[in-house]
Amino acid sequence: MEMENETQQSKFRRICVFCGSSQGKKSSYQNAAIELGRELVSRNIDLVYGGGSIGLMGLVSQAVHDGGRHVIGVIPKTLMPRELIGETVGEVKAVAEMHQRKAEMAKHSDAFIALPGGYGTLEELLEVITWAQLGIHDKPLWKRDLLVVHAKSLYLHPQLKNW
Ligand SMILES: C/C(=C\CNc1ncnc2c1ncn2[C@@H]1O[C@H](COP(=O)(O)O)[C@@H](O)[C@H]1O)CO
Repeated sequence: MEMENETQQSKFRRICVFCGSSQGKKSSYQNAAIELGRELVSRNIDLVYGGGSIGLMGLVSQAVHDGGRHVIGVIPKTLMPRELIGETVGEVKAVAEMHQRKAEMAKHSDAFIALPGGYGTLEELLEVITWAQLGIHDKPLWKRDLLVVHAKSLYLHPQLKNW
């Protein structure tokens, strides 16, 4: 029988979350980000993300950090003034450019989750899907079920869906 508050163990140690640099208009997006952060904590999973303190990125990273799990944020130096406002959460890896950011995020992650976001989120998501499809990485993570789309939060186009 499961004990209450017993932590669950996942096969994933670190999961990369792609999500919006905005919070979106619906509170369900914000709730999903916080819930996901807490879910990672409950499963003893660390977070890899885009390193921003704004939008859903800020909410999910804060939730994981508050829960005591490790947070790695990978962010290009040029984007810091735009996406990193206020205090940093966890470990910040500053990189030179966007491609390096995605490569670093993938390198440190065992799986990927996409929450609602805009064009940037869609781009990041498609890149990891196509990397997997092309088999350009031979790491075990690319041979496992690496893509998990958060069940409650499918990608929504920012303009069409009033994001
Ligand atoms: C600019 C380059 C490639 C194409 N654009 C992006 N690639 C990867 N990540 C991006 C891109 N544009 C924005 N982002 C980041 O996505 C995050 C979420 O953004 P959203 O628009 O709010 O969903 C955010 O951290 C953006 O920095 C050069 O190779």
